[in-house]
Amino acid sequence: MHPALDHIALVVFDLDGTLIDSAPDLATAVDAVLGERGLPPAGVDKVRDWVGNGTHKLVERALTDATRASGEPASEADVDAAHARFLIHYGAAPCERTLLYEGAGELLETLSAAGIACALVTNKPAAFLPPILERFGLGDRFAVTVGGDTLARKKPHPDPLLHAAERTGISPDRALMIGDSRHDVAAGKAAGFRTLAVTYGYNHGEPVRDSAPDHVVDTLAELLPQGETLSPHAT
Ligand SMILES: O=C(O)COP(=O)(O)O
Ligand SMILES: [Mg+2]
Repeated sequence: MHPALDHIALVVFDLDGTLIDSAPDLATAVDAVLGERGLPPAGVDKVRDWVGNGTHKLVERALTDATRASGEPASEADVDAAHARFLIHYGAAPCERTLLYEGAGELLETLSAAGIACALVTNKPAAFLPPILERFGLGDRFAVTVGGDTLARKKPHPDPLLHAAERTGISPDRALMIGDSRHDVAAGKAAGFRTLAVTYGYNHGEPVRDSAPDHVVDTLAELLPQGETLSPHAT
């Protein structure tokens, strides 16, 4: 099996940019909000670089970018109001064009068959998780799910990862964080987890290798056993 999984009893997954390519639906909702304000659409390429610090930050980045030309920066109240509209638009259509990445479903299935606990720690608001996970048949795959608004602090703070470790009763030194952004790597390191970064996701336009994760893969399929099965985890 892949060395990143040696002695690992808990794998914590990031969601956006790691398990699902959600940028198209996020962009649709962002562009709807901008359109309501008479601002030009941002488009999926910009939105991809703005994901990772939660939806409030995503909307703030979109408004800042769209109003830059006018020289009038968006106020905090403006961002709050725009975010409230974003939640309505995104909530109405969270998985129209969102896709599960290659190897994601198979990896989750393989890990659970091997007795390795899986958790989900995302900065996306928790309310969006059930419909998205159901859509991809992943509703039962995670022992713990933590959204960006579940706890007081979100990634890159280690709290949500430590919460997952505590809830599953697994020590951080037997836990692996898999994510696409520097926030996942930073949170993983701060929590005392091993870290693995995927190169295909969203990382503000920077190579995620720059964050020095312990392992890097180009696809989750690389973590699947090649011609062998993962041995069931022994406690
Ligand atoms: O920023 C977000 O809304 C979600 O991002 P994450 O799933 O990559 O943590
Ligand atoms: Mg991510």
